[in-house]
Amino acid sequence: MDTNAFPGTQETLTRGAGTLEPLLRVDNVTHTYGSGPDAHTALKGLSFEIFPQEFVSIVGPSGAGKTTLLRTLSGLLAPTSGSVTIEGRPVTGVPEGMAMVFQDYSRSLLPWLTIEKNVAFPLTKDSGTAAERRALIDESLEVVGLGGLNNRYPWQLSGGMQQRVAIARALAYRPRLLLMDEPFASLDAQTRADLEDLVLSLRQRYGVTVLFVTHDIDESVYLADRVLVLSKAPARLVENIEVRLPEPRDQISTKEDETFVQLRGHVARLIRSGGEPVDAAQAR
Ligand SMILES: Nc1ncnc2c1ncn2[C@@H]1O[C@H](COP(=O)(O)OP(=O)(O)OP(=O)(O)O)[C@@H](O)[C@H]1O
Repeated sequence: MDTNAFPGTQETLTRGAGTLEPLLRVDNVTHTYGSGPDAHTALKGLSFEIFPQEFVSIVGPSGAGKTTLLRTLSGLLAPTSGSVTIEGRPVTGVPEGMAMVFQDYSRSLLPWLTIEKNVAFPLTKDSGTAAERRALIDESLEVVGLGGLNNRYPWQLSGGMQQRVAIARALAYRPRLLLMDEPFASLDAQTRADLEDLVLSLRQRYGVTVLFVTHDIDESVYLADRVLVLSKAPARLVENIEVRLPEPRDQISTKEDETFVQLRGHVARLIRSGGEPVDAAQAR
């Protein structure tokens, strides 16, 4: 299998000859909640880099520390040790140019605001003149397939449409880095597939860098250029897997591709082993 594996190491992952500057660098990050006998280490010595315009999935066992990791990347949680930098600058608060989309769209949208006011919410005068902001809102709603629904309220939309609004809101901000935390986990299979393809098309259109946390192994491989597999808690990096599948991806033919089938099996075994080398776990 054509993977770039670093089993059991905490080395920084680099791409190619390392000539490209990373957008995001996570360097030896550890996070421990609490102290004394109640202390719980969620992340342990994590290091990796994400390069501009990459689409990187993160998978790992339940409770591994994926949300903790996203919180440290978005400046909501200071790591106990190690550092996170974006474009070389340390992350100390929510970084400029970063947007997040969460699983729970019903809590991330404001029910008393119309769709367009929800999308406008994070925009400030720095996003342009009133006319430019208006254009950003309209274009964002258009590209997620909600053009013309500006004056509806979130509660008048299906779950999939509400998540489209959350994506439009992130896009209107024109982020350089989009963090997505299991964004499609509560949607039915068909809606999920539609939104996966929507995210791929938006990534293509806007060149945004995406870090996508998911429990779904097929989704992690289908969407990404690379999959980072985390161990069970405390989360370490188990493997960095390059996904070399034909573009554009297609929900049927990509998933029939022999490489896809092998990669999904490989990721599943890694997760089942909890981060131990797959051969050792299989031997039991
Ligand atoms: N505020 C907190 N205080 C103490 N422990 C916490 C806190 N938040 C998370 N944890 C613990 O840290 C570990 C990692 O949690 P986290 O939510 O990051 O995992 P996850 O991989 O996102 O989980 P899941 O796959 O179930 O979504 C868990 O054991 C969790 O109980």
